Amino acid sequence: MIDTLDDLDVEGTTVGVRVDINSPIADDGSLADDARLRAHVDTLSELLERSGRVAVLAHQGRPGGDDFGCLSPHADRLSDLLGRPVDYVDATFSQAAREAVQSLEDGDCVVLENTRFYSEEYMEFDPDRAARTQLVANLAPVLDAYVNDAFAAAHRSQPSLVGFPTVVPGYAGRVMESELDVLGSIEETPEPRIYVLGGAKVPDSIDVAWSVLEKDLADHILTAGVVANVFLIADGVDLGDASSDFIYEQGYWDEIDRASDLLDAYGDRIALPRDVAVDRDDGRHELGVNALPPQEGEAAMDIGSSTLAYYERLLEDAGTVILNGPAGVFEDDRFELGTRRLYGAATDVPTSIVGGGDTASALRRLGVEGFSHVSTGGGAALQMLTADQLPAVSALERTVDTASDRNDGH
Ligand SMILES: Nc1ncnc2c1ncn2[C@@H]1O[C@H](COP(=O)(O)OP(=O)(O)OP(=O)(O)O)[C@@H](O)[C@H]1O
Ligand SMILES: O=C(O)[C@H](O)COP(=O)(O)O
Repeated sequence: MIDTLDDLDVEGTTVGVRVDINSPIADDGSLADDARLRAHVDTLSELLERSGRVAVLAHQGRPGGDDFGCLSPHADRLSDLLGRPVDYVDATFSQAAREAVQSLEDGDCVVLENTRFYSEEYMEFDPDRAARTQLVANLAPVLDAYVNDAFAAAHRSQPSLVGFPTVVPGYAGRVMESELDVLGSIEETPEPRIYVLGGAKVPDSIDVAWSVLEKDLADHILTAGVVANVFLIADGVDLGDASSDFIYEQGYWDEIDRASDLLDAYGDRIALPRDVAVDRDDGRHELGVNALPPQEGEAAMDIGSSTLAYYERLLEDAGTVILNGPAGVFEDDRFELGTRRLYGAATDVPTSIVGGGDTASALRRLGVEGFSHVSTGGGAALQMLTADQLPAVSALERTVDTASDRNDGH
C-alpha cells in the first residue's frame, strides 16, 4: 500500500519531488520535446496550489551521452507550463542547493541540478545504502516529505529514487499513481501477447525478454531498432562494421552473447528482421539479410519492408501488444517507415500498451494514435509488464511514516 498526495498534509511542507523529465535535446541544447514535463504538471500544480514548498529532483541523459546536460531549459519550460515562476539552481545537494530549498516560501518551486551530475546517482544501491549517499544524506535533512512521480525511472535503484523514502516519508505523485493503476496486472490482458522490443537500450530489452519468456508471458518477441541489430549479429548475420562499431561504442558488445543464449533457449518465439534499411546515395536502400553485409560505412538504420509485412502478420492475431523503442532512426525521414508502420499496426491490436520517452515523441511526430495506453515509462513500463517489482515502488511501500523514524533510525 502506497500513500499518495491525498495522504499528505501539504501546506507549509517542504517536499522533494522526483520527476522524470528526461527529454530529447536539440542540437542547440533546447528541449526537442516537452511531453514528459507536461505529464508532471498535475502533480506539481497540486502541490503548489496546496501551498507546498517544492524542490524538483530529476535527471537528464546519461553521463557521456549527447543529451547529458543541465536542467535550466527544463525549469524555464516548467515555469511556462505551470504559469508561475520556477527557480533553477545549478546545485543538487551542496550548501547552495540546501539554501535554495530552505528559502522556499509556500507555493514556491525550485528545480535542482541534474542528479546524475553526481556520480553516486548513476549507481544502483539497496535503499538503506542509497540513503547514506551524499545526495540523500545532505538533502534529506531539509525536506519534510518526498514525492516520487518519476514512474519512467522507477526501474532504477538509484539514490534519488530509493534513498529518500528510507529517511523521509514518501508518497506517490499523480503520474506514479495512475501508471501503477493502469499497468497493474499483465496476467489479465488478452492472449496471445506480443512484446515489440526496439530502441537503443539493449541490456534493458534483453532483461525483459528473458523475464517474459521464462515466465511464459510472451508468445512472441519482435525485435527492432538497435536491439534487432544485436540479435542479428548474435544469429550470425554480418551487419557490417558501421553497425558493429556503434554497438561496441555503446558498450553493448557483451549483449551479443546474451542475445545468442536467448536465441538458443527461445529462438522459436523471437522474431528477427528479414531485411534492413541503410543510407545509400542519400536515400533509403533496403537489403535482405542474405544480401548483407552492406557496403563500407553503411549501418542498419531501420527494419525493412518485408520485415514489416512479417511483423504485421504476427500482430494480426495478437490479443495484447506491448511496445518500447522506435524501430529505427525515426528522427531521419528516410528511416521513420519502420516505426510508423509497426506502431500503426499495433493500434489495431485489442490491447496495445506503448511506452518510452523517444517512442512517445516518435509517435507524436509521426501522428500515430489509438493505443490503449501510452505510458510515460519505457523500460519501467516493460519491467512492470514482466510482473517484476519496481525498486522505486518497493521503496515507497516501505517508506518511513514520519520524520521522527528518520531521526530514530539514523
Ligand atoms: N537501427 C538503429 N540505429 C541507431 N539508433 C537507433 C536505431 N533504431 C532506433 N534507434 C534510436 O533509438 C533511440 C531511442 O531508443 P530508446 O531505447 O531510448 O527509446 P525510448 O522510447 O526513449 O525508451 P526509454 O524511455 O526506455 O528510454 C532513438 O534516438 C533512435 O534514433
Ligand atoms: O528515459 C528513461 O527510460 C528514463 O528516464 C530512465 O533513463 P535511464 O534509462 O537512462 O535510466
